[in-house]
This record gives sequence, C-alpha cells and structure tokens, in this order.
Amino acid sequence: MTDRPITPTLDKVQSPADLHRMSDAELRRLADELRIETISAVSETGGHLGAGLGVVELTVALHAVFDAPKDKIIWDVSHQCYPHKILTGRRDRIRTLRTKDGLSGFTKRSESPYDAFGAGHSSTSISAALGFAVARDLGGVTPEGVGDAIAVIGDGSMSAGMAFEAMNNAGHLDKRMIVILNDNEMSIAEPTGALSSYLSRLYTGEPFQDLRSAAKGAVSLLPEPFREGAKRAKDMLKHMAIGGTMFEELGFSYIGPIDGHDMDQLLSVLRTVKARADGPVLIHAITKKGKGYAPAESARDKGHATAKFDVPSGKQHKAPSNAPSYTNVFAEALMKEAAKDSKICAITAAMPDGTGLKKFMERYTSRCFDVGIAEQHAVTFSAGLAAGGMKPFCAIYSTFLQRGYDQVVHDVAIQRLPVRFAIDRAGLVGSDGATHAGSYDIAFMANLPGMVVMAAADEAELTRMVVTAAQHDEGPIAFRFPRGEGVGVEIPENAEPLEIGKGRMIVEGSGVAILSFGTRLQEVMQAVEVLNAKGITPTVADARFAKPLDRDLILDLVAKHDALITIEEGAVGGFGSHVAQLLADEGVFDHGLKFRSMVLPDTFIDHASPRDMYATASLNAEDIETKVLEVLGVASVAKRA
Ligand SMILES: Cc1ncc(C[n+]2csc(CCOP(=O)(O)OP(=O)(O)O)c2C)c(N)n1
Ligand SMILES: CC(=O)[C@@H](O)[C@H](O)COP(=O)(O)O
Ligand SMILES: [Mg+2]
Repeated sequence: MTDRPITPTLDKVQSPADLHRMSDAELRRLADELRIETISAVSETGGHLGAGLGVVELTVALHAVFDAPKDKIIWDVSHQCYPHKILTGRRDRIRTLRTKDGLSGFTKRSESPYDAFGAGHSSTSISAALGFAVARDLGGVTPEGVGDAIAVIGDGSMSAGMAFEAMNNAGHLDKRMIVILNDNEMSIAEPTGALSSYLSRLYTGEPFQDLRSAAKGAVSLLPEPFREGAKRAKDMLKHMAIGGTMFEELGFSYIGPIDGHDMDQLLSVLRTVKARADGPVLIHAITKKGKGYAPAESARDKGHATAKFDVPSGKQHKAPSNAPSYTNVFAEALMKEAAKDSKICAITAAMPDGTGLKKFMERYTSRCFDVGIAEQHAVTFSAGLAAGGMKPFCAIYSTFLQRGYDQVVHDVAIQRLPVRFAIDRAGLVGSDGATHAGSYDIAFMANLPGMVVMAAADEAELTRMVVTAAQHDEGPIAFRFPRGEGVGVEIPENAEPLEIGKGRMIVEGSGVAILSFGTRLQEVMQAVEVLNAKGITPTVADARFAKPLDRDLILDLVAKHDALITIEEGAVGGFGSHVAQLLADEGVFDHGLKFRSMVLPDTFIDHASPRDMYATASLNAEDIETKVLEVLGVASVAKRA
C-alpha cells in the first residue's frame, strides 16, 4: 500500500454539497488534491487512469456549480468517473475499485444516487441526459428530483453515431440540457475520423487563436453569458472563420473552446450556463488525457488503462505472462494469412491495441481500418468490403459487437456476405464487469441462417480457426476467444483449416459424455482428472462449432452414453440450446437420455477476477465435477449422506 497523500481540503469533503461552501481558491486546491488521490488510488488498484486525470478540474467545477444528485451528471463510458466517485462519498472505498465486491470501474446506479446513469459502453450519455431532461419537463419523479441534465462526453465517444442521433433529437426538442465535450484529442488510441480533425480546427485554426483569448476574456468577464455584444462578436468571428459550428447547426448553443483545466474558466462558464441556458448547450472543453501525472501524459495511450503501479516512477506491476495472449495469437495468425492473400483486410472500431490489429495496421496499412467508435458502421463497412471482393476480418469485442447486431443480420447474414468476425473478449472478462462481459455472441450469432460460429479451446485451435475463416468464402463466419493468456500449447506453424461443422474427440470414456465449446475445455480436463481418480471416466469432446453442429459426433455420443453435458462460456440460447434442439428434433429425449447444459446464469455478474466470476457462474472444474456426479446419480447420494 502506498503512503496516503496529504489532502486537507479533500478531507473536508463528505459530499458534493461541501463544495458549494468552498471559495474558488479552495476549489482549485481541492482539484490538485483530488488528482493526487486519484493517482494514489489507481496505483493500488489499476484501472482507467488517464481519462479521470483529464477531468479532475471539470469534476470539481461540476459538483461545485451544480447540485447532484438532483442535477444529473452523466459520464460517457464513465471510465473517467473515479474523481467523481471520490467526491461523492466513496473515497473510503475507492481502493476497492474493480475488485470483487468493490466499487465498479464505471458509474452504476445501484452503487450510488450520484451515479445518475450507468455506462461502460460509449456514446450513451447524451441520449440519457435528454431522457432525464424530458422526464423533468414532463413531471417525472425520482427520489432526488430532476434538475439539470449534464452529459460529459469525450471526443472519441462523440464520433459514434448514437451521439449524433441524440444531438439531432435534442436540437429538435430544444430542452434545456448541457453537453460537455471533453476534448483531449484521444480515444483509447489516437482518434481517427473527420470529426477529430474538425474539432481540432475549432481550436487550433488561426482565426480562433484570437477568439480563444477573446472567449477567455469575454466569457470570464461575463456575469451574463449571452450578453449580446460579446456573444455577437464571438459568433461573428466564428462564422467568419468556419461558419456556425456543427453543434449549432444541430440546435445547440456552442460555448468554447475553453480550457478544461482552468478552474476560473470552468466555474465562470458553468455558473453562466446554469443561470441562463434555456435550451441545449454544448460546452467544448479542451483537456489533456493523463493530465498532471507525467508517466500517463507521456504514455502512448496517455494512461488509458494501467496495471497497479509505483507512483514515483510510474512503473507498472504487470504479472509475467506464461503464454501469449489470445489476442496476440489471433493477430499473428491473421498477419500470416494476410501475407499470403492480399484480399485479407482488417477492421477495428477504435480498438487497434485491444484487438491486436496495431501490428497489422503497421504492416498492412492500406488494408487495415480503424473506423472510430462506430461498430455499426464497422460491420456494414465490412459487408461492403466483402461485397466488393475483399476478405474482411471485422475484429470487435463480443460486448461491443452487440452494438452492430442489426448490421450483422441485415447487411451481412441475409446477404450471406463472407465477413469474418473475430470476436475477442468472449465470455466473462473480469474487472470491467457486466457491461463488458462477452456473454451473448453465441446466442445472437448462431441463430442466424448461414452463419458459421466457432469457439477456440486454446491458442492452437484459435490459429486453426483464423486459417479456416480466411478460406471460408461461402458466407459469414465468426470465431470467439477470451480475454487474457492462452494455455501454453504449441501453436502450429502451418495450421490447416478445420472441416466446417466438425468437432474433435478429446478422450474416450463411458457413462457420461462432456461436449465442450470454447476454453471451458481446460476446466473440463481438470474435472476429468479428479473424476478419474474416483473411477469415473467421462468421454470428452470439443465441439469447435456451435453452427453448424457436428450432428454425427453428437448422435454418436448420445448413442454410446447415458448422459450428455454441454458447457460453454455463454448465456442460455447458445451452443447448449442448439444441441438440445437437435436432440429434440431427433427424438433422442424419447429414450431417456440425461442431458445438462452448463451455461452462464440468467443474471449480470459483477466485476471480479475471471476465475471468481466463473465460480459465481458455476462453470469451473469443481462445478463440472459436481454436475457429472449429479447426472450419474452419485452426488445425490453424497448430498443425502
Ligand atoms: C461502444 C463502445 N465501443 C468501444 C469502447 C471502448 N472504449 C472505451 S473508452 C474508449 C475511448 C473513449 O474516448 P473518449 O470518449 O475520447 O474518452 P477519453 O478516454 O479520451 O476520456 C473506447 C473506444 C466502449 N467503451 N464502448
Ligand atoms: C473502458 C473501455 O471500454 C475499455 O477501455 C475496455 O475496458 C478495454 O477492455 P480490455 O482491457 O479488455 O481491452
Ligand atoms: Mg478523448
């Protein structure tokens, strides 16, 4: 545990109401101490550091000017919410962040009334804020009442279509609401897209240098924000330079750019907007991701995600890896295929590092596309690439693919276009918790006609699946793999493609057959080892495919065993459900087969380590052993005893 920082001003804060009694000078001191506390806390827990450091002053100013929880402050993605959590009565628990039974790393309504809206996925804040604003005006009742609705959204998250859908509607409804664009010129990686360039023009173009100082002067002097003279001058300058900002064209009053680390500017603008806004207002704040902590500021990702670290040096405490990550195995296999086939291209939605495509991008720049936080577009863009004769690998985390599902159905599956979906972070992911769990992709992909769905049991299998996908041109194909390291098996140098719809036998036994889909196979083998010592010798097979199922393998298993257990890292409606459907259709249940399908439970599982989360889901080796004993009728005896 690192020495706790000395924070006399922060120590006075039990709730945001305490900020209302502080002078501007005290608020400035509070921000400095809040930054130090944030760094100290994250050094002990790891997590999303850079984004939070970039909004320390903004967080203090918001809670000083507005009156949460009546005023709803909605953090987009909310990975930047740690300072907010420290100021809203959770400082005592901030060092439990992202640990089992500890604070969530994102805002969570069930955790605090100050967390007006949960998040984790990006670009939802403006929609939610508009919802609160309309509810307020319609007389909606909440325990704390509804005052102002304030969305704090980053420049990366602003690039997603959903943000524009919300602004379009907000401009139309013309409700009082506030959007603060936290512009740090960073997404997780460097931002991509025309919006990023546009935002830069708003504050770096020559004409705006004067405006910036004028804005500083005019607005900070203004007790009345929209005093006609100053505002008219400001608007005139702006229109002269680049016309009304895009935001004004959408019906927002645009204020900015302002310095998002200048407490005086922030307080002046927020107090002004609070006093006078009568419709949607967008405040454009320029910030720095990782602000105030040199190791974060100088990091390529600006400290977006950090392990636990040593504060003075910034050195991260990363556990040594025993095997390559699944992500890296995927990336290496894809690059091998791309070297052989110039039609292979890759698409990521703002996650070049997380998906492993960074190296692909460096080597095959013309064939790799970071489309920004735009999963819907990523999927249909991939469909267009496929229709145009390319072999696109659309690499999207399972949880984020949910955002592009209609595009998977409507643009890919119905047209049977050969898009390859590399579904990373499949299954439970650990510290990011329920919002990032990859629980549903088996269910939502395997239900689509013509979709091939694979799950890798280990990194060798993943390599084979990449090769299989590269050669599959008959229609869409998806392969899923978990977050984290492989199991250390040898990766085939020249992997052969798999036969579509064919599983593999792992060990032949008797009595009960276990048919595994994905990396739970490792837990199955551990359970089998324990069972063997008890004289129980299950058969184990790896399904490899949830669609098309290996019908011959499954019917052979049920013909030779009294019981069949399926297991997968997914919710009901996936692999086990498809096997059950097959068995029902074939009339197998008419003959007394005992069948169990081990799936994720019908609940959202809170953040913890992946092992702890799978324990909660009853999908670890000990649970598999118990299931086998139960289905063989042994456990019931044990229970009775
Ligand atoms: C729908 C969705 N896609 C991808 C992500 C992964 N993600 C988390 S934060 C982030 C970048 C956000 O950039 P920005 O909004 O500018 O916030 P900053 O980190 O710069 O404060 C991304 C891509 C996500 N949370 N949600
Ligand atoms: C906040 C967010 O959505 C991303 O930063 C996400 O946490 C990345 O997940 P991985 O750490 O699994 O890449
Ligand atoms: Mg950003």
